[in-house]
Amino acid sequence: MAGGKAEKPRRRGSSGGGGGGERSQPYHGGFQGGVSFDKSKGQHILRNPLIVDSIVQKSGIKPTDIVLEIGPGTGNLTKKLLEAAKSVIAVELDPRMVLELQRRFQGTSLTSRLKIIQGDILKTDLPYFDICVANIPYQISSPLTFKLLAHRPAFRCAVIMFQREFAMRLVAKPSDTLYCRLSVNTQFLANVYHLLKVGKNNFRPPPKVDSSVVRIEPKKPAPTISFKEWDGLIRLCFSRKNKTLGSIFRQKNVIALLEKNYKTLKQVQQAHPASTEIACMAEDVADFDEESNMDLDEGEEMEMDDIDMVGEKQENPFKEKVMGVLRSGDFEKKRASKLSQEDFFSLLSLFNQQGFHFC
Ligand SMILES: C[S@@+](CC[C@H](N)C(=O)[O-])C[C@H]1O[C@@H](n2cnc3c(N)ncnc32)[C@H](O)[C@@H]1O
Repeated sequence: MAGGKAEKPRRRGSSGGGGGGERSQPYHGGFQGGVSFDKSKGQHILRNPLIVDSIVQKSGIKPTDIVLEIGPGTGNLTKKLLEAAKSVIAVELDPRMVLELQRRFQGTSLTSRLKIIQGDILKTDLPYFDICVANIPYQISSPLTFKLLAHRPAFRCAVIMFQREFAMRLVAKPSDTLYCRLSVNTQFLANVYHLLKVGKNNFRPPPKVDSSVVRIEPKKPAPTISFKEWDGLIRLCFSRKNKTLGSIFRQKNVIALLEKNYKTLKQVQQAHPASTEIACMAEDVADFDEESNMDLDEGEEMEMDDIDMVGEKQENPFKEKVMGVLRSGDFEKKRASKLSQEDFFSLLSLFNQQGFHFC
């Protein structure tokens, strides 16, 4: 994992960070160029020009590239992107920032290569772009990452500033403390690299947390496994992070869910003998919800109740089949926090071969 530490700013409000760029504008508290910053919109303006330069340089922008910038704010990064790329499409939520941006580039040679879209990036149909470069509001990190990864045609790379912990979760490897469902799902769809640590004092106003710049390169070709099917398995495996897979898959509600999906598939296959899988669309990547935990009730952790009405043991054939799948791959005693992408591929394939599906 790379991770050079960005240099500290030489002085507060040095050009490119504090000023509007073309015009020298002093910093006042939470203002720049007369625009007050709205923390609820994640408006933490990058004020260190060395970091702006470093982000642009690490993006590897070609003069023929169309760049998507999310949340251009007052345009410090936008200016450098315009100088490096063929054109920049900037999507900004705050109309005041849009005005500031228009004002900043008006009458300059860069203006013809800048297209500004006012709106919420999460609700905007993404245009074609080669590279995405952005210092984003951190509250949209997860839905934005998966919206980008669902976009077609796939872009070359995205270089994005995230909250440090989110960034470390994106790049975490098996056995790392922060390794989680987000790590596995992102690395299923993309190669992810940590590029740069950025301290909170490089922003105005400073956020409460440190940040990191990450490079995301969508895998080409994209995986052929349905993302919804993959994520169904992964969220189940991480639903009880410190439990073994045997313990997770023995739960009554998990067996019930797998049994329901199994029977649905059988019915579909009987009605349409040519179909071998439940239809799961790749576009479901965009629906990724980091917090959701399948259809499991958080409170319910009971294991399968094997006692029947008269008090005798009664084996559920589905439970035995599910446990058989885990044992066949030596997964029963393993924990999700230690499994690699290859392990999860192999686990999913073993389940699917036995007719078990996760969406
Ligand atoms: C962290 S600031 C970055 C500003 C500028 N790019 C910089 O680096 O200094 C985030 C910007 O994203 C904008 N923003 C917030 N939510 C947004 C959304 N859902 N869609 C598009 N832009 C958004 C904010 O108004 C703000 O200008």
